[in-house]
Amino acid sequence: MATQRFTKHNAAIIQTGVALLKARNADALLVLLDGSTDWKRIAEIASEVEKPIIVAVDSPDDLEGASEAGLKALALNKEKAPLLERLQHALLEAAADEFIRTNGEIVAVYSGFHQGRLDSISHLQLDERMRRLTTRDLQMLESRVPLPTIKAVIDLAAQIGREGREGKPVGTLFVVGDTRKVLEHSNDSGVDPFRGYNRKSRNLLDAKVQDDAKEIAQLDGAFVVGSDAVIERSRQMLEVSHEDLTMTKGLGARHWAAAAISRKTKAISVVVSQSTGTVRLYQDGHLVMRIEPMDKAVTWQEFAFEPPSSNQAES
Ligand SMILES: Nc1ncnc2c1ncn2[C@@H]1O[C@H](COP(=O)(O)OP(=O)(O)OP(=O)(O)O)[C@@H](O)[C@H]1O
Repeated sequence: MATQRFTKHNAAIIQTGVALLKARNADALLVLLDGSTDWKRIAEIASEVEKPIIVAVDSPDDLEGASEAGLKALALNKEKAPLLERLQHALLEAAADEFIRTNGEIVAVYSGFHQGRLDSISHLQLDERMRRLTTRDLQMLESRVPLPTIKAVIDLAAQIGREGREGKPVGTLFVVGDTRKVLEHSNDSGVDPFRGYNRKSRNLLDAKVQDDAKEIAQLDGAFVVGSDAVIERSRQMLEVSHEDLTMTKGLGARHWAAAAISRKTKAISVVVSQSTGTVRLYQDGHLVMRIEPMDKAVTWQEFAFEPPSSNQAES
């Protein structure tokens, strides 16, 4: 369990965050921490404002007592991720949990320079960062698959695209939602390592299961994932006709299969290219999102700051 000492200094920074929250009449204060702290003291400092005070740490264990103190608690599961990624993820999680509006104004307090020492305050206009990501893209996808599931899969796919496995690039495919129909078009390509495991041990919201999936991603075939983020099957070869589909030149069988299954069913395909690490999302046979394999923090931001052109063609 990680802790972050509630020093006078940290208290003063949070106080300043609260003052900025008031001065700007912002919607919420986000305190990004490196571990558990004195939640009651944070609640006391913020007691003069009736706005959500969101506390985000990496592990759910470190949040014990936070909700009881009247704070909105978020577990990020992003221990080794760079600051910007954690911050961006916290904002997305806060929006997904409806602690904040996707076009709200947030004051964020965090350790920008030294771990364990709150030293930075940002005032963020969320519509600039998140409107496209949540309202247009993610909400469009959410009509098919719940936001936490699709975010977990996108995050995992982006990680696989960025890191590969043991220095080698890895490509893979997740077909999310409409499982029953998807399975009508798929066949085992080998022994499914997830077969026989209980649902909890196949749930992609769990960090350990994400690790297992990274390992299995190196093998042939696709993951078939339910709306609840549970892997129903892995190592599936999809058999769907891709007549009439249009795709960018240079994309191979995996991408065609991804687009085709998304047209044939209500599933969303999330595909990682082995050759480039790029993550592409297909819905109804069309490319709806593309994430380049640069630093993930930058990726989410670019993604939000630079919407793809309206015809969604690849460039
Ligand atoms: N129909 C399919 N269903 C599931 N997986 C598939 C299917 N077709 C190909 N794959 C997987 O994709 C892998 C790579 O195929 P290919 O190189 O043609 O894909 P690609 O779209 O060019 O992707 P990448 O950019 O990753 O190379 C195959 O080894 C296989 O594991």
